[in-house]
Amino acid sequence: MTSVPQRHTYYGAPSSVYTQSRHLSAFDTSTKRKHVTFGPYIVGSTLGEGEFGKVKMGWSKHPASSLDVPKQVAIKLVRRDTIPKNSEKEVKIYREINALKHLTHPNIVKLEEVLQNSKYIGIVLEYASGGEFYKYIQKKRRLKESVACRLFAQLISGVCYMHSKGLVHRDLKLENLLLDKQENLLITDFGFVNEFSPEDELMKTSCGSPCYAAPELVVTTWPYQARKADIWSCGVILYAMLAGYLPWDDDSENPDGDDIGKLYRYITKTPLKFPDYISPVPRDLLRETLLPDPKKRFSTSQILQHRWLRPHQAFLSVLPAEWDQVSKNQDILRRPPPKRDGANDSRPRSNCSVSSSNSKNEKRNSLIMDSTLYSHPVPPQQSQSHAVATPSSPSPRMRQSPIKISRHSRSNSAASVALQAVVDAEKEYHATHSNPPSSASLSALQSENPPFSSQSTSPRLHSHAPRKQSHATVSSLKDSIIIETSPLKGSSSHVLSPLQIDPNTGLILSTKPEGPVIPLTHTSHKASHAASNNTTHNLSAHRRPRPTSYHPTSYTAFNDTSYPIPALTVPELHQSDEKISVENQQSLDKTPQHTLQKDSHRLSQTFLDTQIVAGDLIKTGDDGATAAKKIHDQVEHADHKIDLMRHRRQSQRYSVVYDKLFGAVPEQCEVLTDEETVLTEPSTPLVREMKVSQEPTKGNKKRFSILSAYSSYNTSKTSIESDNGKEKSKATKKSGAGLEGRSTKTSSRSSSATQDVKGNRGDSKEISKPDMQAPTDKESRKTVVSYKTGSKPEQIESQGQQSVTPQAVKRSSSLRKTSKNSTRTNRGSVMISSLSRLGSSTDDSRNGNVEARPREQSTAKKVIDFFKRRSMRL
Ligand SMILES: Nc1ncnc2c1ncn2[C@@H]1O[C@H](COP(=O)(O)OP(=O)(O)OP(=O)(O)O)[C@@H](O)[C@H]1O
Repeated sequence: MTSVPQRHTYYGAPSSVYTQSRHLSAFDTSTKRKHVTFGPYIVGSTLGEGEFGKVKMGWSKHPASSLDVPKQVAIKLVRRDTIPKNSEKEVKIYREINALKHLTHPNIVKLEEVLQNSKYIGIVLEYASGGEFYKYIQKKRRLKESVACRLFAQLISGVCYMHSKGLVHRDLKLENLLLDKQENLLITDFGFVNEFSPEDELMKTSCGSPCYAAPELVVTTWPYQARKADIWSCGVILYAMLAGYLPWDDDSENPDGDDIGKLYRYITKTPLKFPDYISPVPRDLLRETLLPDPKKRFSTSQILQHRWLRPHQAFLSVLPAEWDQVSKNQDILRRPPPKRDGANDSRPRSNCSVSSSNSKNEKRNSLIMDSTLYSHPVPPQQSQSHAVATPSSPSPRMRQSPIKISRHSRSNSAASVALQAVVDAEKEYHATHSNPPSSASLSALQSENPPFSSQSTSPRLHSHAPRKQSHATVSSLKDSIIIETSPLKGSSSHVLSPLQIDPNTGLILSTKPEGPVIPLTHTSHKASHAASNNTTHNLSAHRRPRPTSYHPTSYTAFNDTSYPIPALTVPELHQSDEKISVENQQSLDKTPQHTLQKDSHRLSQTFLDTQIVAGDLIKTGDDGATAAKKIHDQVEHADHKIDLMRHRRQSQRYSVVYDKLFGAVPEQCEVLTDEETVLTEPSTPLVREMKVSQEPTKGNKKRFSILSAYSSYNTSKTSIESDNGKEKSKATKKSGAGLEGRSTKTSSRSSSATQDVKGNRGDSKEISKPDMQAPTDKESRKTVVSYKTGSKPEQIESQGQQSVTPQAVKRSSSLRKTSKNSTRTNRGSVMISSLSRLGSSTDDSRNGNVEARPREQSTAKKVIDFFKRRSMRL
């Protein structure tokens, strides 16, 4: 079982970013969690649908830096169970992947990486936010010549680059061209890509779409020149750009369109017609590119030299090696991956297997390979998004770099920046070297119509590549990569061989096929043909409009079975299947487990924090009710206090309240009145609560907390007691005014008040007796509590030894408390009155029998008594 190499092309954000992200709000993280993810990407809406499945929008979950916006990508998701092993479909997928990883050109869609889990293979591509090119033309009806010229130059540049790498697209058509945000062209869909040998580029497998397919592919069974077939397709595309329609269509309006044979006979016999609005110069180019005879047809180099493309000569003169070099430099300029030790590596790793050029298990011929061929580690490009208008800030490293990287019109993709870099380098090269630039090059450099809508200054490269190019072999200077493609001979199949470069000279040492090369003899022509039929069937099921989509292989009389499909690489997908099936039991919706774990750990930090807080809140939810009740009680107690105070004052002021409740009360008994009113006045909170608790229907015995009742009681009592002293002194002061007269009234009132509890004793003096002391606090409390807790009146009865009504008990307890206090008050009051009486009685007793004392003493007697006492003293 082969081990699945860990994804290495993504280096994630520094841990600080994760730390910051933890501070995201709960809302952000919760929304994050809902996202469908695939590896390090959040999967968005469907961009389109092709033969292999849906292409989804994606965003990198972790931007390279906190300043970067998430990179947008297009993820072509291919269900693995729809790819039979060794099928044509499988080969097609891996053709595309293998081809794209070798191609770095601003007009070829960039392969970011390839991920896979148990269900899907995800081909992560550069996002072309400008949409499909054919729709662009449809919208504009036809393109202006200047626009068409720019875009055709881009197309030819990309095709030239591809051919220089020994690859032919074989399915170039409007539907396989996309636009980026700045309306630059992107060649995509490399499913029919193939390698060719410069010496023998003949191919026999016809593929592509009939309307774009060169006649030689359709009408003959002879091997065809692969590159010339691509050029024909480019001619058809150019015609469509300028005319707004295809030169030869297969639609029903064309009498020969529904019959491929007839169509191509028509094509070969009929000279090309042009609408009036196409000017002569592009007509000339079209005639040369759409020549039925491939030998007479223009080659790419001839097209590049055509005068119609002169405005873009500078761009077109950039060599493939220079594109590679610029791309490489661009990668170097990118921020290096942060070093992480295994334990502290917070970078989320995907269970999606990806190729890894750094992996020990690397197999360059693996079908699932690294998305790039860079010799340097390639972190995600910084802010490569085309869709986000806001330019991202350059990384600190980039700011430090003496080489200024500026935003290219095509966002800031490596290739796009490279484009301008090379143009500038070329300028510099020509300026400093003795070799004079070609007139074409000069004129191109002076062009005011660059092929890319660049709006910024270009980066400067310091490599000056010699402008020497052989067929499919590009050489550059020492610091440049020398690229040579391995030839394909006859039926022998090769993969693109990696370059053996002398580290000292930078020269290529050898080119040899590497790794296991399996000629796809297993894909016999029959199988291929069947597959093509299947493909055709599948294509017909495409949902997006495809005016010209079908494959000529199913229509041609192509019956050579001896010609094998040139091999690309060994499909290793199924080797890794087992591993993946064990490790990656996640579907698309379920992110690969490892990523999930890491991400969930990271996200869970946020969630954890949130949950901790939320947990506290939740926790306190139940306790909070109690706490809230306590607070409520406290507030109520405070209210109670206020009420007490208020009522006390009210009672002081309006003793009539007491009178109403307890009958006529002497106005002078303000102190007693005060206390009685407070504790017996039904509107007081305590009494209210007691009243509530008395309601049997509610049965809410717990509603009134014993503690709170007690504290209420105590509070009330305390407040009463504390106020008592003041009132007492006040009463004392007041009593000073009419002491004698009040004492009787007080006694009588006290007597009447105690009658309910102690019976009709009728003796005012007994109030001040010790046995008539008010119950202790404990007793009073007990009474209240027992009543509150539902004790029957009998209990209270037993305590009080009285048969009383609840009201009486209430009053009793209140009165008892009052009695205690009022005892003092009464006592004081009584004492004052008694003293006055006692004072007189003392005087009487001092004088002996008051009754025996003569009512009037004679003056003589008085004098005698005086002298008697005086003599006694003496
Ligand atoms: N890089 C991309 N950026 C934006 N959209 C894309 C990208 N790649 C593909 N699409 C969209 O997805 C659609 C299908 O893509 P594509 O043609 O590559 O899929 P396919 O499975 O290879 O289909 P076919 O081989 O039949 O063309 C395209 O028409 C386009 O709308």
